[in-house]
Amino acid sequence: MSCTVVAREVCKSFVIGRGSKRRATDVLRGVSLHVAAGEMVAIVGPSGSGKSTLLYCLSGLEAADAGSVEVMGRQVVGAGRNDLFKTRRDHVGFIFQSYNLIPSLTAGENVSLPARLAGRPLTAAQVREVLAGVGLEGREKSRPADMSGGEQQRVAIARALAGGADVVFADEPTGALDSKNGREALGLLRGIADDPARSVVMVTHDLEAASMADRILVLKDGRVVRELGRSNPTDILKALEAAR
Ligand SMILES: Nc1ncnc2c1ncn2[C@@H]1O[C@H](COP(=O)(O)OP(=O)(O)OP(=O)(O)O)[C@@H](O)[C@H]1O
Repeated sequence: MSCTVVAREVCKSFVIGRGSKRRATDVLRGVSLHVAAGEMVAIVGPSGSGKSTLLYCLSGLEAADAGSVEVMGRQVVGAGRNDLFKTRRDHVGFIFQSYNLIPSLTAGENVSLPARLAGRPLTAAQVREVLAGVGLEGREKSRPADMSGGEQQRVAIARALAGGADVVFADEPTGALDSKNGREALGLLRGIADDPARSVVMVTHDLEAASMADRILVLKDGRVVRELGRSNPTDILKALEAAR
């Protein structure tokens, strides 16, 4: 099996509080996981269990304290800034709950930015095509402020698609969307993982979203406590309740 992400014993703690109340809190306590090419993996778990922190550590947006994370065979933990930048630029897409579009750029410019940074500039026709693919035909000149939340999320997904990332990490991709837009965004993410060379790793509280994944990892207190194959929302809820 070819893996896009392999993590071993990933640990992360944060220092919280001030003065005499300053203390370290362990958020990830030895997480090991792998993601196969062509796979969509959902990470679920109670609030505060470390899901977003895990996603950030896997994608190199946050530095893990210990353990190892390989993305497309490149080590992320302890990598120098340059190597990390290249790994992220060449292999990783990230979809944030709050979209993180650049407000001064048009939708088309937002979509083409990662590819341009990676030295694989897109033609205007390619930008048009990828935006049309997420239902935003003819919107390349629109600015984020003139678009609805659902439209902005679709631009963010188009950006991840156009960047050609091998692994797309998505943090609560449906969190800010109504159910119709949420379903559409999930369909687009599912489409990425249906490419046998690419994968999606998604953190979600949305049971319908998790039920679209090939595998579901349940995180509790910074550890993976359960792993499910394709499951319906009821079974995922049962696994979550057992983890509480
Ligand atoms: N930068 C930070 N500094 C200090 N503590 C942090 C930081 N980031 C996260 N934490 C703490 O780590 C713990 C896990 O947070 P994280 O956001 O990873 O959890 P989560 O499972 O994604 O939660 P939620 O489902 O509520 O989004 C929380 O207690 C949070 O307060």
